[in-house]
Amino acid sequence: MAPGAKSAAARGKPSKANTEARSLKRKRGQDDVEKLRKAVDKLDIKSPDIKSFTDLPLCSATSTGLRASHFETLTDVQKVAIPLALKGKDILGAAKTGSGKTLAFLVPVLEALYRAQWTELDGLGALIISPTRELAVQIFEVLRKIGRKHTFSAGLVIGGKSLREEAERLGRMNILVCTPGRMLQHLDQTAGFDVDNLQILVLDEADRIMDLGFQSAVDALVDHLPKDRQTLLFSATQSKRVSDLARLSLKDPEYVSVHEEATSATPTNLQQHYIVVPLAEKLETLWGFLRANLKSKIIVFLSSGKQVRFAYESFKRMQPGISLLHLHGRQKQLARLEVTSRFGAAKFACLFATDVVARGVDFPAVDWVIQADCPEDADTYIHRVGRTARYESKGKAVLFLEPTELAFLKRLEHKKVPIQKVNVKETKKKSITDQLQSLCFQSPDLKYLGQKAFISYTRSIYLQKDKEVFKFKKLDLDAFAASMGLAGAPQIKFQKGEDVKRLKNASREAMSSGSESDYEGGEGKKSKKDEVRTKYQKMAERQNQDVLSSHYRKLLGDDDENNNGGEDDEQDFLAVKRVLGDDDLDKAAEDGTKDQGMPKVIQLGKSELVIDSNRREKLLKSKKKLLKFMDKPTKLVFDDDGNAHSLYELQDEDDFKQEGPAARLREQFVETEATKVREADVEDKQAAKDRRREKRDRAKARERGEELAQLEQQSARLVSDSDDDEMDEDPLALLRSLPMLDDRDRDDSDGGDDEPPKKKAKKWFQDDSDDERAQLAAKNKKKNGKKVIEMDHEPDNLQDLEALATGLLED
Ligand SMILES: Nc1ncnc2c1ncn2[C@@H]1O[C@H](COP(=O)(O)OP(=O)(O)OP(=O)(O)O)[C@@H](O)[C@H]1O
Repeated sequence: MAPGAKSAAARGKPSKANTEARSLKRKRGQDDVEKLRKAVDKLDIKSPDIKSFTDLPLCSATSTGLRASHFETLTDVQKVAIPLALKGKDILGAAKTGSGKTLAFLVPVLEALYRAQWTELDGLGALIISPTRELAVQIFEVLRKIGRKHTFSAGLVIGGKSLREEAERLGRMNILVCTPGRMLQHLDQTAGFDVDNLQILVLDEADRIMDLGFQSAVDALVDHLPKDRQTLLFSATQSKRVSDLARLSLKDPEYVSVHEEATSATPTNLQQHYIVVPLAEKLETLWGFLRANLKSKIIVFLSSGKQVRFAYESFKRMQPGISLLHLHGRQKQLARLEVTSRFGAAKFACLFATDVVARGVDFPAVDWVIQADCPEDADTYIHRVGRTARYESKGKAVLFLEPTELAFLKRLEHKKVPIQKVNVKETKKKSITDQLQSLCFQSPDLKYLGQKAFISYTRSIYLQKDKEVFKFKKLDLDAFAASMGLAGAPQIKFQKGEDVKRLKNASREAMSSGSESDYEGGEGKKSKKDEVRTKYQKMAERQNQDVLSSHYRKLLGDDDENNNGGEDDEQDFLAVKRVLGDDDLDKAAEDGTKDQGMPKVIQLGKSELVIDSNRREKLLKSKKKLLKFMDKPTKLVFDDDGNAHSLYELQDEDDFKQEGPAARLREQFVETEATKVREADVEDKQAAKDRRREKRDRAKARERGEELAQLEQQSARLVSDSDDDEMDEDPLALLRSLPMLDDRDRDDSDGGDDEPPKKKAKKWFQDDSDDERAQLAAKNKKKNGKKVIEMDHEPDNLQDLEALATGLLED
C-alpha cells in the first residue's frame, strides 16, 4: 500500500483505492445476493439430490460456519425443511428428538437476513422463542457457531440480568433468542425497542410454547410483532391444531413431518424398557440402578423439584460412587447453567432433573434416561427419552411404572412408542430404608425435604388429568413415606380445581405458592427481591410446599389467613406444631434451639412464646426475662397433705351450718379479723419507728464522717500553705492548727465571716433532709482517696481531736 494511502487511512479518511475496493465489494455482495435469490427460486424442494449443505443455495458465510462446525450431511428434517424455509414458507416442523431441528430453523434465519442484506441499523430481524432458558442458551450457542462468519448481532434474552442492562443492548440486535416471559417484558417496557421490521419468528418446542402455561404471554408477544413475517414452528411432538395456527397468523403453512410414516415416534437407536415398581420401592430400585451403572452418564427424571432435591440430597449422603448433579426450575439461573455445562462435559455422572431439561436440551453422550416418576403424558415421555440416542448415537431408557400406572403403556402404544418390560434382578435389589431413616433422623433438613417431596409427589398424582393412569387412592402412602425414611405419612389436603400443568408452568415469581417453574412462562412478573424477609416468613409464603406453611403464618401473626374463613381449611395441608412444656425450657436453653428447621413454641402459662429469631432464642437462657412473658401468678395455699387450693374456696354448706348461725359467725369473724388488724397495726408502727431510728443513726454516722472530711480539707490546706520543712520539724503543728470546738462554737454564736459556721456546726447534727448532702460529701471524700473516720460521738475533747488528726495523718 502507498505511503500516502496509509496516512490517509491513519487520519480516518478513506483513500480513493479503499473507497473503490469497498464499493466493488458491495457490488459483488449485491451480485451474490441476487444470484442466491435466483438459486433459491429455482431450488427444487423435492429433489433427491439435496443431501448435504453444499447442495443448498447458501451464502458463503453460512456455508463456512457450517463446515467449521463439522455439519456436512443434511438430516431428514433438514433436507425437507430448509429448502421450504429458504423459499420463505411458513413451516410446521415435526421430527423425532435429536434429529437436527435446530439447524433446520437456524440456517434459514441466517440466510433470510443475509439475502435481505440486513444491517445493524435495520433492528431486529429474527426472533427465536424457546420454552426454557437451558434450551435458549443452547440454541444461541449453535447460532454463534454456525453464524461466526456473519456480521449480524445476536443476543440472548432469558432474564438473569437486570432489565435495563438487557434493554440497552436490545436495540442493536438483529437476532434474539429468548424465553417468552422475558421477551414480553421487554416488548412492554423497553422504550424504543422496535420490532416492526421483524422478518422471521421461530418457535422451538412449539407445541409447548403454544401450551396453556404460555398462552397469555405468547399471545401478548405475538401481538407486538408485524403480521407480515415468516413463521417457523418446530417440535418432536408437533400439533396441527388450527387454533394454534390462527393464533400465530400462519399463512398456508407447510407441514413437515418426516417421521410420520415411521413405525416409531422415538429414535430407532433408542432401547426402551419399563419396570413395574411399587411406589415404596422406587428409591431403592433407583439406588440399585445407579450402583450397577457407575460408569455411565444418566439422567433421572422426577416429577417435582422437591423430589429432585430429596433424591439428590439423600443419595449424595449415601455416596453411590458416581458424581451426582441436580437441576430444577427453582434453582438460580447461574446454578442451572453451571449444572447443565458440568453435566454436558461429564463422562460419567447422574443428573436428577425435572422436566426443565426434558425438551430440546442436547447433552452429549447420555447413556441412560430413567423416568423414575411416570410422565404426565406420552409426549413428555417422548421428549424425556429423547435426551439420549441423539442424532446417530445409541441410548437406553427405563420407565418406572407403579403397578397402578400400567394404563400408561396404552398411551405409549397409541403414540407409536415401542417399549418392553424388564425385571430388576433380585440380586441387585437392596433396601435403603434404614439408611434413609437414620439420615432423616440425623438431619432435620433432609426430613423436612422428604416431607415436602412426599407431599409434592402425592399432590402431583392427585392433580394429574389422566385418571385412568394416575390413581391416587390406590397408592400406599404410608409405605411410600416409610421408604423415604419418614416416620409417618405427612398429612395432606388438596385444593380443588388445581391444574397440574398450570401450576407447573407458572413462574417462580408469579406463584407465591411456589410450585415448580420449570418453564419460563411468566418470568416478566415483578420480583419481590427487594423485600427483606426472614427464613420463616419465606417458609410461610411457600404455600404450595404444603408442609407447615399455614402454621408458620399463624405463628408469625399474619392475620390475613385467619380472616380467610373457609380458605383456611383448604390451605392447611399439614399442621405440625411443636409445643414445649416447661420441662423443655432448660433443654431448649442448653441446646440453643439447635433444631433450625422450624421455630419453637414455648408454652408460658396460657400464652405461647414463639422462638423465631436469635434474639428470642437468647431469651430462653434467662428465666428471669421469660417471666415477663408469663401470665400474672395465681396464689395457692397448700393443705397438710400437700394439695394446692386457691386462696378463697367456698366451704361445704352442711359443714358451715353445723358451725352455728351465720350472723354470729360473721360477728366472730369480724371481731377476730379486727383484732388481727389492730395487733398487726401496732407491730407495723413499731417496725416503722425502728426503721426511722436506724436511718437516723446511719445518717448521723455519715454526717460525722463528713465533718471529718471537712477537717481533713482544712488540714490539707494548712499543710499546703505551710512550709514543708516546718512540717517535717513539727508534726504536731497540724494538730495545733486544728480548729478547736470552742472556737467553732464561738464562731457560731458570733456569726463570724471567716468560715461558714452554720454549715460546719450542722455536720455533727444531721437531720433526714441532710442525707443527700452527707452522701455527696462522703463521695467526695472517697474521691480524694481519704479514709472517713466514723465517730459515734462528737470530738468534744482534745483526745478525740488527736485521734482524728492521727487518723488523718496516717492516711
Ligand atoms: N446435519 C447434521 N450433521 C451432524 N450432526 C447434526 C446435524 N444436525 C444436527 N446434528 C446434531 O444432532 C444433535 C441433535 O440436534 P438438535 O438438537 O437440533 O435436535 P432436535 O431435533 O432439535 O432435538 P429435540 O427434539 O430433542 O430438540 C446435535 O448434537 C446436533 O449437533
